[in-house]
Amino acid sequence: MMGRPDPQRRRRWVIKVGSALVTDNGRGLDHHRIQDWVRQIVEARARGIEVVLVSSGSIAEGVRRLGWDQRPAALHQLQAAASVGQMGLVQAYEGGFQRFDVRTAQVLLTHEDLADRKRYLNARVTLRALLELGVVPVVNENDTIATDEIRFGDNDTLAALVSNLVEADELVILTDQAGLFDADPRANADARLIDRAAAEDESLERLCSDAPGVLGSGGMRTKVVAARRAARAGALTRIASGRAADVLTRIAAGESVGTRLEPSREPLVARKQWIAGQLQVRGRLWLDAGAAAVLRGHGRSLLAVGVTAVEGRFRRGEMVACLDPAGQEVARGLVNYDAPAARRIAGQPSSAIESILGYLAESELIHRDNLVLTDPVRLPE
Ligand SMILES: Nc1ncnc2c1ncn2[C@@H]1O[C@H](COP(=O)(O)OP(=O)(O)O)[C@@H](O)[C@H]1O
Ligand SMILES: N[C@@H](CCC(=O)OP(=O)(O)O)C(=O)O
Repeated sequence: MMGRPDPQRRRRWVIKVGSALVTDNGRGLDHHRIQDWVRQIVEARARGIEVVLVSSGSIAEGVRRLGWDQRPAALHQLQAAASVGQMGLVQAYEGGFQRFDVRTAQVLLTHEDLADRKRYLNARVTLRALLELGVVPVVNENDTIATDEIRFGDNDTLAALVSNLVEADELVILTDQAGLFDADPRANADARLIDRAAAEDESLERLCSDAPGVLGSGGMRTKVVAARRAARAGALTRIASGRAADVLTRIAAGESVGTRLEPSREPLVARKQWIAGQLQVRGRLWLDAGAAAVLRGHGRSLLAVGVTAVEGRFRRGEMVACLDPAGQEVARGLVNYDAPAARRIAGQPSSAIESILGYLAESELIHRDNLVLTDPVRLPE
């Protein structure tokens, strides 16, 4: 496993708990269990582990508080339920940690907060300040204002991005199963637990059935993808049952619990982690074979001369995918020209850009500092 560079640094965990667990399968906030995790988090902190908690459950709890018999489909109703349920979540964690004299902070994030570089850096500074102050940040998606296009949609993805944000060593995903199995244990009684695997192993996704539980929104697949995302920043992911006795305490003590998904490659530098964490791709650049090979083999910048076609509507600075002639994604990056300009300079040498456009923003279409190779992690559209 690749370690983080500074062994003297304090250990830092992001712990994510799923809806079914937090709300006792939708019956209502499981105060007993929440208090038990709180106790274990306090114990982990006493061992020198800083903790950021990402808790789902606002929608499930809101649905219950509003007396609805099932999760609604309409976004505005989900948003309303989330805002009702979030009150309960915050109250439960605040009350739980208060018993141990530990402060908590509510942090609600949207995808846009993390897509915008300035807001991303802001969120990073704030979360780090909270950790330095000994506070436990309790994070959730800001469901009330997030619309469909700008949602993380599931908290596994959010937790992975938060673990990149705070440079966590470990992402602990607590769910309603003992870990990742070689088949969905809900449908296969003889499914076997996988105790460790490489986080970058794409074949793990094939083990996951598509259906999440009734209350969860991501299922096991988003946890496996989250592990890949977290690995890009060097973090280990552990998937374990939130119902197992002393699960966090045992992990903190070094016991093997659940499934360990280990990063096996060097972490990306911080800026590239942010680029890799971008969830929305605004356009596609088709490359010729030479440009695709140069990007793959040498991590060079993308020049307009290697681009054969431009698809989509994007502005300067937005994320585009780069495809090889067979349509296979090679890389993603932040583009230096908007879509109309990119179309005009595609296939042209950099020396011609100024005369074609009347200005020269940059000589590269995507600078290598803003480019992240897609393999081995294939990010979802
Ligand atoms: N290979 C697998 N191993 C374990 N669980 C799986 C697998 N494939 C699908 N699942 C399902 O994923 C569910 C957990 O996802 P989800 O309900 O979204 O949980 P959470 O609310 O904790 O995020 C499990 O209950 C299980 O039925
Ligand atoms: N923000 C939503 C998250 C929903 C979600 O991702 O649920 P889960 O798959 O149980 O982690 C909520 O709090 O209900």
